[in-house]
Amino acid sequence: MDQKQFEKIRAVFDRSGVALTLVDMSLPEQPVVLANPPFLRMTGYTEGQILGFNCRFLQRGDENAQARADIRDALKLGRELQVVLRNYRANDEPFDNLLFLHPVGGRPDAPDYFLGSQFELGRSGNSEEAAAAGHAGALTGELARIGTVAARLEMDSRRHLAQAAAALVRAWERRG
Ligand SMILES: Cc1cc2nc3c(=O)[nH]c(=O)nc-3n(C[C@H](O)[C@H](O)[C@H](O)COP(=O)(O)O)c2cc1C
Ligand SMILES: [Ca+2]
Ligand SMILES: [Mg+2]
Repeated sequence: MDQKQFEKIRAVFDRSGVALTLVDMSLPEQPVVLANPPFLRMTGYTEGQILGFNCRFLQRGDENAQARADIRDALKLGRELQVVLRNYRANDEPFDNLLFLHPVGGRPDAPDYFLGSQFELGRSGNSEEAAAAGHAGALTGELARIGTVAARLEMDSRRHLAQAAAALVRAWERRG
């Protein structure tokens, strides 16, 4: 990916109302190279504390074994994924994170980057599904601005992501 495209992504990140992270897939540690203000507010970290680290710094212990296996598969195959993880803020407060992952740049099976968007579950009362679908819609707009979703597919993608997010919210609400 050239510098111009990277700067375009940075501009989208800086203006977005949803939490966004960009991870460099060319490095073995898969470190965060961009994190925007909503992500920093959600997690309580400063940019300087997290740039260069793998996003698993948000996890503790072995709570997310299945989700992590699913993520590793998606990253290996260059595929998008929506998944729920137990995460912890810098002050150790736990929260449930509905994470959206999307390949960005490079070849379809070997993307240069992955974009992550984090939606905090449990803050929207009985409209959690609608809030997650709204997040998915805003995220689709950002992906279209970056060029990851083709303009002609934006509506389809928005519907697809909103449905996936709503299904995960329903499963999360039924959790034991
Ligand atoms: C772009 C991107 C964003 C991610 N965001 C989060 C996150 O917000 N919370 C989290 O627990 N893991 C997140 N991850 C997943 C971890 O970085 C890691 O891939 C996952 O834990 C599986 O690998 P591991 O089993 O080696 O830890 C993200 C991954 C990528 C590529
Ligand atoms: Ca930044
Ligand atoms: Mg871990």
